[in-house]
Amino acid sequence: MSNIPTLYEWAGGMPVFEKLTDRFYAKVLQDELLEPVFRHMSKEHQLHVAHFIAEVFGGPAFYSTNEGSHFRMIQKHIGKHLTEQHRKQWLKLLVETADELCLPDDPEFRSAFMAYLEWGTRLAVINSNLDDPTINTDEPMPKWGWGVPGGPYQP
Ligand code: HEM
Repeated sequence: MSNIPTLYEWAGGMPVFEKLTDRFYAKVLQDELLEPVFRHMSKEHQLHVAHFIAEVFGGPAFYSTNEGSHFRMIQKHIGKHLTEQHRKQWLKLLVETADELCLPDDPEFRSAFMAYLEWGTRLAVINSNLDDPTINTDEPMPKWGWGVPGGPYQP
């Protein structure tokens, strides 16, 4: 493939990420385990997470230029004392939502999508349990690519 799309483009662009987090956090608030964790989230939370993930996958820099930074995102998890059970449930509901919204399901896209989510959710749990976090305030936004497959599925 001469012009390899970004993961953001392949997923369908910003409306897809915004729909994904919109529906996902609606589920989260109905979930017995996760509702207490997110009960006090800000009104902008779901939009910020959509923008954050979109940027990681090669989309526009809405989060890092207007809404936060990687440092700020890490900060938001500190002190939340997340557990592996929280993480597993968060991931399960997000993937369920991705399926419901028919995000691309080619092996290449889903392997990159899951790789980032595994990495990001595990870091969120670690950071949420640090008593005295020393975070680099200039921590760059992660940039996720296609990994070993190198691009989307080609029949
Ligand atoms: C790839 C994984 C994750 C990403 C990209 C992510 C992203 C974010 C972002 C961008 C914010 C800040 C939102 C804002 O600026 O308003 C945030 C806050 C937060 N995240 Fe995550 N997160 C991830 C995983 C998790 C997990 C697994 C949990 C818990 C199960 C979690 C719980 C929270 C909570 C409680 C907040 C603070 C909400 C508030 O009170 O406003 N996050 N996350």
